[in-house]
Amino acid sequence: MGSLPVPSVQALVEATGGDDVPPRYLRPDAAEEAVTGDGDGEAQIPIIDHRRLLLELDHGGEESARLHRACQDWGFFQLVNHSVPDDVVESMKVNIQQFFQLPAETKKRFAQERGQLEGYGQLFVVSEDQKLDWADMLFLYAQPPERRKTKFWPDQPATFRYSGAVKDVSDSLLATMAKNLGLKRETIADKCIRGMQSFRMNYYPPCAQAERVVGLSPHSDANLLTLVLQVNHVQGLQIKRNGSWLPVKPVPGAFIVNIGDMLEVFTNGRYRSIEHRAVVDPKEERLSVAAFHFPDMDAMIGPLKELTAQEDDAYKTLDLESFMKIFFATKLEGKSFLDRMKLN
Ligand SMILES: O=C(O)CCC(=O)C(=O)O
Ligand SMILES: [Fe+2]
Repeated sequence: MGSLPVPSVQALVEATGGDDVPPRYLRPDAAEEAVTGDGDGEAQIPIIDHRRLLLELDHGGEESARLHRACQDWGFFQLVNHSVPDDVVESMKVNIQQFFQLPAETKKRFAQERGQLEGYGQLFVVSEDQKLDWADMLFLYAQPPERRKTKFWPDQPATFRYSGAVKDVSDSLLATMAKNLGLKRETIADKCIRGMQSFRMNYYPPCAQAERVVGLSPHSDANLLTLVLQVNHVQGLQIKRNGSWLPVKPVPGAFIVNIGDMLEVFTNGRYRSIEHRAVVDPKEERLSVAAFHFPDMDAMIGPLKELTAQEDDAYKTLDLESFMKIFFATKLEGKSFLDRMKLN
């Protein structure tokens, strides 16, 4: 595993003012793809109320039904009134902003080591001639706690509180989703008791030629469920919907939640992961924190047998480690990774 080392885009922008874009970052094809409006006035991803979901957890209800439709029809939604305390979210935001403000030399102390995913750098760079994303990132394992390599953590206590509180949200969403699929509440959550959680902290510097670069290549997430925190006011996330890119307009204080490939596999395709990407702003930096939730390290990733009593498995069954190895060894390219997990 691991990624080829690449220069820091933040350092590049600081050194050159960001007017010159090296050819490896130019993505003429991306500029030609259709975008649906600017997020204003267009159909937006559904908004789900976490407090209502928690009240309905035992018996189901209107909000749970709305969640089910959001998972089937969109694969993306915003979660408002969630249970992570404001001060925990705010300290996480401050933490990560401070990290990227550190001098380049200091950040290098957190750099990824050869063959490893964790640390400051980039992911999914597998060849020297591959196009590069206009971003830097910090990748960390946060759960289970013994997986944390604290030398990569810029400031620990705030992030640790955030980690646990966000995992609780993910577990509760998975519990409602299981019920919505006609399963026992614990069916999915039981596979996530020592579930893995990783963080990808994204830093997208501004780019004078923003239209010609991509902040994060089109991809679907490999995990079960992702909760993304928008750290500042700059918009940039877009999802693929009806063949074009729909900009997501974040609701202040909400998490943007999306279905990952492993949940598509577990549900034998009832819920699908959705392709998304991040674009960059011409003038302002943008930051986001994605929290990825996985099953336990020893879980098998395949269609849940409770759901396939009367239908064929549409995906292969693989252990988590093999699944991840394949995922991280390929460049990000839409849903091409999951296509290779399909049977027939
Ligand atoms: O920056 C964003 O809003 C999206 C981040 C994302 O998709 C990811 O880290 O997988
Ligand atoms: Fe993503």
